[in-house]
Amino acid sequence: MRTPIIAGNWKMNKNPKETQEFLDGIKGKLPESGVETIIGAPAIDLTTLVAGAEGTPLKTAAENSYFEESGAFTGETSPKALDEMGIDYVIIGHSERRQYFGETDEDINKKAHAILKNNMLPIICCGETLEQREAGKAESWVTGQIEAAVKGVSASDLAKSVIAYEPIWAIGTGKTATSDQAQEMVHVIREKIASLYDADTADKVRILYGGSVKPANVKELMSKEDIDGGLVGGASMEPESFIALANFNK
Ligand SMILES: O=C(CO)COP(=O)(O)O
Repeated sequence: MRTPIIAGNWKMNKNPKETQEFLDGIKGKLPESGVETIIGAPAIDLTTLVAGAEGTPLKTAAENSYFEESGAFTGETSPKALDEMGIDYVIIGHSERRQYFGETDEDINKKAHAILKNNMLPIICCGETLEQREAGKAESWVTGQIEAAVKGVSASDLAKSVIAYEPIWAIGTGKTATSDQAQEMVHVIREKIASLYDADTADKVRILYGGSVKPANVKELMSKEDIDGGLVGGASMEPESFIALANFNK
């Protein structure tokens, strides 16, 4: 039985003060069990986020990490330091990082290894463009991204990790993939994991859908067999909306 996840990705939004306001707003309102809730915040907000999440069910995520632990890498964030400060997850391979910061499949794979080595879990993002979907290439593209990202990752580590399928055409556009489209691709990803690893690993790994998830459509998406949760941008920013998402099954 896979525990569902509602994960927010704030992207480059909110400062520490706004982070604290959000934490005050959700206080005591997240489910204690049955759903795992995560907020991914900018690096500058993580100290506030970790302090505020302590003693609550909320888990924390960084939106990026470098694959080296220390050294002359100006401006980068160390996975070792993220672990030491108490971060639980790191989002890697988001389409915005691939598109604007030139992150490659190889970088993402190195980051997955570095995150796991440092006692955190990766949330590995994948997804196709509208052009790729229309050309009938979405499945081969997405499964290729996954195969590259998990190269050399052990079955036991992958079983604990999280994958997020985020079709690029549905991110921030208000255009959600239909629940059937999302289920179809998430199922293809699970089958790919079964072929790369085994049925047990594929059954354990949690696969989220992301792209215009909101309180109004979360229930329908979550009703699908293979969809284990949502990676949510815009609708994770306000306490009321995040609380509603986290309580989708009530
Ligand atoms: O990119 C996303 C989450 O990582 C999705 O963003 P939106 O929920 O704003 O479409």
